Amino acid sequence: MKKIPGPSKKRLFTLARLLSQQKKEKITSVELSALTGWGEATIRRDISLLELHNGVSNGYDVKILHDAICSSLQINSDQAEKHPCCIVGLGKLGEALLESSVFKGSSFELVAGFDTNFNKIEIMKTEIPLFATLDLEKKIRSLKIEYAVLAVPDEKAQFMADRLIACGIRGIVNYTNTVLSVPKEVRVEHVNTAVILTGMCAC
Ligand SMILES: NC(=O)c1ccc[n+]([C@@H]2O[C@H](COP(=O)([O-])OP(=O)(O)OC[C@H]3O[C@@H](n4cnc5c(N)ncnc54)[C@H](O)[C@@H]3O)[C@@H](O)[C@H]2O)c1
Repeated sequence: MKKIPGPSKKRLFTLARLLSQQKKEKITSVELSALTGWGEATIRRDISLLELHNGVSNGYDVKILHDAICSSLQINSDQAEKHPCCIVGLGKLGEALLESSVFKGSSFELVAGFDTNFNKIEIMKTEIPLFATLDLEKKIRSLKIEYAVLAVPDEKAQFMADRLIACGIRGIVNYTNTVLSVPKEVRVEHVNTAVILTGMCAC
């Protein structure tokens, strides 16, 4: 199997998500370009990295393409089998993520939110179970949580990441400004709007 470069991987993850929302059976690279804003050549090149055995006449078969992406990137295409995840830090950002539909249609299920502030946990109205961070280790294990979204104050980020990792968490989406130090078997994605914008205007 061809090695898929990082930027192509990211685009293919997005494509898989968009394809899972499609109602039609076939989709062309022109339509994919309109959906994503990426050039047709880029889309075709990314797709050429997959092991697609079927011909492409009048567009790609949506299901075949979706399954090929999932199989090449080893992501779970079975929506019934979800990876449990949690949000740690339920301030402005954490609460917005909790209330958003960010996990909808994905193979991830938000099963818990954690915060140090007991009042917040009691007052917040949400269908997602909320817990004090005192119970973090117990709940991560009992709910079999695999991934965490980190939205705590910057100075608490490494400490909370260490606690999550000690519980066996597989990956962290880090929204804080702290660059985390993690063991090599744990995946971390840093999401920092300023850094992303800087990358956009850098040549
Ligand atoms: N990635 C971005 O573009 C972006 C944008 C805004 C904020 N941020 C970062 O996201 C983080 C959260 O920002 P915010 O505006 O939501 O902050 P906030 O102050 O509104 O919320 C922080 C929350 O974390 C809780 N908390 C404190 N210590 C904790 C701990 N040890 N464990 C669990 N919860 C704890 C607090 O009680 C509070 O509810 C900050 O690090 C901020 O710098 C990133």
